[in-house]
Amino acid sequence: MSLSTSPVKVSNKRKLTPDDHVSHPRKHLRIEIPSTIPTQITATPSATTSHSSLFSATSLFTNASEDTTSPSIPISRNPALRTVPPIPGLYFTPALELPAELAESITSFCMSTYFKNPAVNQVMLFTRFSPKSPSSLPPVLIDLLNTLSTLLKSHIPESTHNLLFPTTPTQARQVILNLYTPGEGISPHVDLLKRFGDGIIGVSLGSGCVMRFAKASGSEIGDSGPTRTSFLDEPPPPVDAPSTSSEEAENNDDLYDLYLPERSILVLCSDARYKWTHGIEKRKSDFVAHPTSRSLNGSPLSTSSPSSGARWIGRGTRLSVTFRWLLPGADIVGADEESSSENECESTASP
Ligand SMILES: O=C(O)CCC(=O)C(=O)O
Ligand SMILES: [Fe+2]
Repeated sequence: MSLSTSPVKVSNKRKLTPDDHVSHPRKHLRIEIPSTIPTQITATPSATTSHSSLFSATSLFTNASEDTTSPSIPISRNPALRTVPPIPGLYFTPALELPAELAESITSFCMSTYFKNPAVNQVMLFTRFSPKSPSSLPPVLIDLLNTLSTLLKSHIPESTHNLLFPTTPTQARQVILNLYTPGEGISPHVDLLKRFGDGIIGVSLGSGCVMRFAKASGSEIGDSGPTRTSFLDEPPPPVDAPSTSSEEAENNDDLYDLYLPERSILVLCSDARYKWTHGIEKRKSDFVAHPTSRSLNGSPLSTSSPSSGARWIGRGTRLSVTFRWLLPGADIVGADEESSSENECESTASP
């Protein structure tokens, strides 16, 4: 199917509920941004579960709660990092956050435009690329891109900044919006190799969560064709079992958990994009290292153990906005690929 002939695509896949204990694909809404906006959306998905009870009149998202006690799962696991792990091409600066006002505008716009129907929890926006008439994104997402460009300028290498924000773009962008209720996650995966280029930016809105990075094996990083979805077909781990990040992760430089707070910005390039998987465990709360205390001269104060001062942080509803480059020809999507979700999210009632 060519995206140019089908501006809106909604799959028939079932919407998840936080109480599901099995893995299901996410419900997609696929939208091509025409050269003029606003876009008309005419999706009529059939599922009936609702996110709306999570939203109050004054705030779109419930606040994630910080708690130092475990929600009854005494797992001896290392807390997630608050600072970037040593993965080449992974950029994350804890102090760098989007302005609250912009975050609120994006959230309100996306919720009222794309996620009005509670059955939809994933939306893809595609710009077209033509040097003569490049199509654009909704203004609030253009604002987001401009703000990201300014904020990231002094935090990533110049070559990476040029890759993400070229003066004269030569590729179309795809924006994927994922809405997660507490308990939902996304399977470990490498973003599709044949569809997306290098240079991915991810923004977390509404709630933080832990993202897990794991070194991909050689066979997993090959690009075996258009239906390839990398890691998405793996069965989910048992709901309450300690995951591989516990003892195994100690002294393990193949796996890292990183806490992405609300309004944080993540960049994946080179190795981080191609040689490591990223995913979000289906949990309702995350075990996270204490924010590192800093001495007066700015150097981190040492702590007695990795878990010292760590805390459980409850997840609220999270909206992620991910920008990727569409590779040439990636706007032609095969029918078989349509049926295999490119990003399957999982949902359980586990914490
Ligand atoms: O929600 C996120 O931050 C990650 C989304 C993601 O990895 C994807 O859509 O490929
Ligand atoms: Fe991804």
